[in-house]
Amino acid sequence: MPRLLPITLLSLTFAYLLPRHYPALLSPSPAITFLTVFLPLLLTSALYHVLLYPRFLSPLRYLPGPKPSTLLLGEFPLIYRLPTGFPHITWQKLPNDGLIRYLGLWNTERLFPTSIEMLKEILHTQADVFVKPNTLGGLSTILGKRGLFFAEGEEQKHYRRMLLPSFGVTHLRKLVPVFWDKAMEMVDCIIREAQIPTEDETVTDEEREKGRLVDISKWASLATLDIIGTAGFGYDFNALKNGEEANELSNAYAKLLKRDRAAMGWIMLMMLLPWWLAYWLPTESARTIRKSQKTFQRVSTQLIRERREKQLSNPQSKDSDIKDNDILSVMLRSGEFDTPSGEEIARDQIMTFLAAGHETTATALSWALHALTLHPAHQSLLRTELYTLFPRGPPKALTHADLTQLPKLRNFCLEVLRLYPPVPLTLRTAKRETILNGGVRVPKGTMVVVVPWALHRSTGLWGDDAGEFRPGRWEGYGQPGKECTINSWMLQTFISGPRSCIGEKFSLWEFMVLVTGVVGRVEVRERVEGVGRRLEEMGSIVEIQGGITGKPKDGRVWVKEVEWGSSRGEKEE
Ligand code: HEM
Repeated sequence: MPRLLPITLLSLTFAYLLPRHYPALLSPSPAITFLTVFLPLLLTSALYHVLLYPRFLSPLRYLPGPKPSTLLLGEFPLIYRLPTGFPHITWQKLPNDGLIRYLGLWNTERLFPTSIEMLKEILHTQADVFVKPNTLGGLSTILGKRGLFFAEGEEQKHYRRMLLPSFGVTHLRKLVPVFWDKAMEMVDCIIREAQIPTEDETVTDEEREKGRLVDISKWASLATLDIIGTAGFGYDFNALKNGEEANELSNAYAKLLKRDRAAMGWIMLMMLLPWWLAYWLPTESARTIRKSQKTFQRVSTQLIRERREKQLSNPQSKDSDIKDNDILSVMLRSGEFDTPSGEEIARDQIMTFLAAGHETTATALSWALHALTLHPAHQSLLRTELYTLFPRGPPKALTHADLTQLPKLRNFCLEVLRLYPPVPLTLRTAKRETILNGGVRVPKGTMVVVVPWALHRSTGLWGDDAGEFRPGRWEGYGQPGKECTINSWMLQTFISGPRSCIGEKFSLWEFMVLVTGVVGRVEVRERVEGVGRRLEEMGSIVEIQGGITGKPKDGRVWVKEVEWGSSRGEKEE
């Protein structure tokens, strides 16, 4: 991309100086002088960066990759047309040594690591070189600019150390019953919506047998918002109770995640302009972002102040066992956020956890339902396993020890997270020039694209059945003394290395509990057919709603309540 800022500054300087020193040479109008200098400079710079450099000069031009399909836009049209991560599934099949190079918008170079060795180098050994790029800046409006997600270097390490008590196994074990309470509340809501009005004569027998169409994605989103509120900040947003419309947080997130034409157009603009310029545009999408950001900031600040007031009004009171080490307590206890500017950082941290910790797990649950509808035999297996452990009905409180007694559930959830990673792709940029793969010179500023969606479908990494849904592959995984061919670097759902997801265990257990609640009490069947363009040839039979997370566009599935203890079919596919 041409460097707009230096070109503009240079042109402005010329526009100011030239007419003074050479009045006869150039137009006395500063605007015309500016354009006379600016346009040729812009054109030359564009020619160099868009055409000359990537094709004839870049040290990366010898790496394997797709043949450029456009002159100026690289592979961008394909990337824009297909769901996130899909083009990479094809590209990774090209013979390569762990690195694929392709061109993005305006022929900017992208490196796509395809081997475990290369992932280790980028995400671990050289994690301090490959940092989060500025292009992610737009996300900071939702995720909190000064939160853990955007922190770098020592600051990021410091925050992570500080927050460890909230994400340690001892504390997380105590959260499993909290997850369970919310899972039960969520399933109550789903069942209420799924109850067929028996008097309704318009319901056909076939439909009666199927149950009722329910948008479970919506309930999943509300449940995970309530969970992060209760488990992370000791505050129940009551999103499930009040519904999406009435809850200001879930309402703001829902509006943000909407992908209509206007929103997509605005996202295009975000790619073409600096994000802060797009942020201030007088468009509906930009206004929604600004309004939602204000809501997130206000609610987060309110959480901090309410907890502080409670502590001040009764300093002797001992918090509950869970609140004692929740995210908010751990932060406030550190004393680092006591100043007004400190409060703003604490607010950003809360925004980070609200956003990073809620839609991601809800997306995982949406995919789990998709898998359950596609593989009814697995659904029966999970139900049988659960009913065998709890023959007399759903337990009052589900514990972590119970979860360890449900290996089929764990394998199913891991397989969902493998085949349908909620974050399909993430980015890094080289902070300085470096060497990869023992000899590839990577210039400063090169963008690296880590694509779990494609990597998890790589036959080179996962074997010939990479594209198949087979929970059995996880048998023995992470269990000492048992054999399993999968190693932790193969699963990039949470990204490996020092910038991995701090909430990995939190979300895995939360996800397992939510799936348990669903399969124990309802049967889900085929999702809505014929919604938009199918992507069968790319290994998907649903249309995917893109964005930071990628999930089935239509969250509705047929739902029918089942009697606890009844089970059908037990054969694994
Ligand atoms: C299935 C659910 C989840 C998935 C798939 C997921 C995925 C990810 C991924 C891929 C990253 C790395 C992003 C990058 O480096 O570009 C990440 C980072 C992060 N996640 Fe998650 N996440 C999930 C749930 C959660 C939960 C429940 C929480 C909090 C309670 C959380 C908090 C965070 C934070 C704070 C970071 C930034 C960590 C750092 O940079 O040090 N995530 N997550």
